[in-house]
Amino acid sequence: MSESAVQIIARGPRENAEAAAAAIDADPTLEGATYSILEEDEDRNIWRIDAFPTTAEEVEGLKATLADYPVTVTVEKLADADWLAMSLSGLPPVRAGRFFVYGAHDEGRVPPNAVNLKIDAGAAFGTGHHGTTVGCLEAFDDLLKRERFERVLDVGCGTGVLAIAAARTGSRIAVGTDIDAPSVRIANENAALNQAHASFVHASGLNDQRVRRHGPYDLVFANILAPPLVALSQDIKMALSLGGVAILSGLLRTQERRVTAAYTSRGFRLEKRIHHDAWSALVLRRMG
Ligand SMILES: C[S@@+](CC[C@H](N)C(=O)[O-])C[C@H]1O[C@@H](n2cnc3c(N)ncnc32)[C@H](O)[C@@H]1O
Repeated sequence: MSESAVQIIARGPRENAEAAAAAIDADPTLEGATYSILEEDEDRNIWRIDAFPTTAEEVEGLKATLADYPVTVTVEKLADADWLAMSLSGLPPVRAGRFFVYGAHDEGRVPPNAVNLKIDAGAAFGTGHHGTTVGCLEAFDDLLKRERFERVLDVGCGTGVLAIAAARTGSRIAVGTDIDAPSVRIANENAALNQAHASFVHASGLNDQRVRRHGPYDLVFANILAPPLVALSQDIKMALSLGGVAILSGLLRTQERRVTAAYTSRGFRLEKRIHHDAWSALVLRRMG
């Protein structure tokens, strides 16, 4: 994730928020900008837009568009610095269900009865040590006891660990995407390192042609922050086949209700929650 990633929040009465959202939709220069709109406080009629620009032009474009409407706009930096700090090499290997995630320094210690994933993190997130990654791998391991997933998409791939885990357990298509170009390069290197048939593309959101052409997917991983998980709920739904599964993480336990509501209101059923420390991973199935 880029160090300068920001979230733009606009609050106001429903009619103002909806008019501002319509203006974002109508602006061709903001076509790729991801945002969500939801009711924050029913009693006070406060609606809220959360926008997640991925370029400086989108930041300026969103600010300029929102300034034309009677809404209160704030810009917050997305907390990603801690995540990158987790990507240190030299960490011990991690076991999550059938998966064993290890670095180059543990080459000689891989167990014979696991799906071994050798992950070099470099500047990308995803050594397998973070509670969110472990939660996703455990959720996937559990699903694999009963189901097969032919087509898998990994939104916010980081090192590529999740899509590589899918490719190594029989998924025919394993595609990953990240807004961070160095992560995509590292993920492709890790795919080669693991002889995994997984490919990764640098893209913002799920509307990229290279992502869409392999869909609909049977399983979508998205280990990103809670606000983009909410903002991407419709795109993730459309990327999934009926009956397909979303494994979502990157959210705190305290954010579970908000993320779950965004998906259940779109026809998903919550099947499982996995907790590690303060972090949560959700398994949601598209029912409608
Ligand atoms: C917590 S890391 C997850 C990495 C890996 N999937 C894992 O589970 O270990 C989140 C990744 O999502 C990327 N990201 C954040 N928001 C995104 C978005 N809207 N679209 C695509 N990637 C995003 C970040 O650049 C970062 O690499």
